Amino acid sequence: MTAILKTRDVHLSYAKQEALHGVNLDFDDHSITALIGPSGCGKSTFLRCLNRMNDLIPKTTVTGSFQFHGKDIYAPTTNLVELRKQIGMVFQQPNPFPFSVYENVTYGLKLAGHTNRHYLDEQVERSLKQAAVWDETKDALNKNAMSFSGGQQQRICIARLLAVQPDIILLDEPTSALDPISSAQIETTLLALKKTYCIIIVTHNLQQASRIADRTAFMLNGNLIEDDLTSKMFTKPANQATSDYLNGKFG
Ligand SMILES: Nc1ncnc2c1ncn2[C@@H]1O[C@H](COP(=O)(O)OP(=O)(O)OP(=O)(O)O)[C@@H](O)[C@H]1O
Repeated sequence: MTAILKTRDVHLSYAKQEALHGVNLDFDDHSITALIGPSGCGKSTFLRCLNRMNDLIPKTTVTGSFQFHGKDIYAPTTNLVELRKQIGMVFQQPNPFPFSVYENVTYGLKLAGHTNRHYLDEQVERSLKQAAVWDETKDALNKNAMSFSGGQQQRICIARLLAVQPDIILLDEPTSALDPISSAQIETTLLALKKTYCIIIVTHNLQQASRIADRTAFMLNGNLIEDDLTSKMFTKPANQATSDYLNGKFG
């Protein structure tokens, strides 16, 4: 496995309150890493650091190293639009634009200057197929994306992100607003996508982490307690706090 993204000594403060206290974590290409831990432990905060979404929150300070393709994500020369294309994010609530499916999926491509209809059509089909929502949308590409079910909307959002060919996909509890069938469809989609992408998912659902993640990282109070192969962590965690969390003693 190759680490596509390496983070070292990550500290983040919201105003004067430090929420991450020196996290070191590597992420492999072609794999799924789950970030788990009790509410408020810093999972989403850490995830948002990875494509600088925390920059949008006033008075936030981030320090540490974030090496992506040999470059520091926080270098002053980083182009944030480009970064967020390469490291895209899917949120808890599906957030399609109030446009057609076709316009959603081609949005980033058009912003990048692509106008060739044949190329756009091809990318729409590829992205919707990769996101496993082509069969449900292929005859309704002009229909408003918001008129689809929550699970379909989430997969359209994944397709929108895939259209711009990212390297890394960040997902912040992408199934917590969905019913079990839609959640299972997203999990199947993610397992197929990991063949091509590096996937990092925040989840409260330990069964979900054990089903789909190659590696799992357990966080507590802004610290990374341990990260390991999911199979190892769920059977023989190295740390007592991890064991207690996995056994439902707190959370
Ligand atoms: N925008 C913000 N401004 C100030 N403090 C914040 C902000 N976002 C998060 N925090 C604080 O940072 C800490 C970590 O929060 P974060 O949302 O990252 O945790 P989490 O593990 O993702 O929690 P949850 O599982 O409930 O989403 C918490 O103490 C939280 O209150």
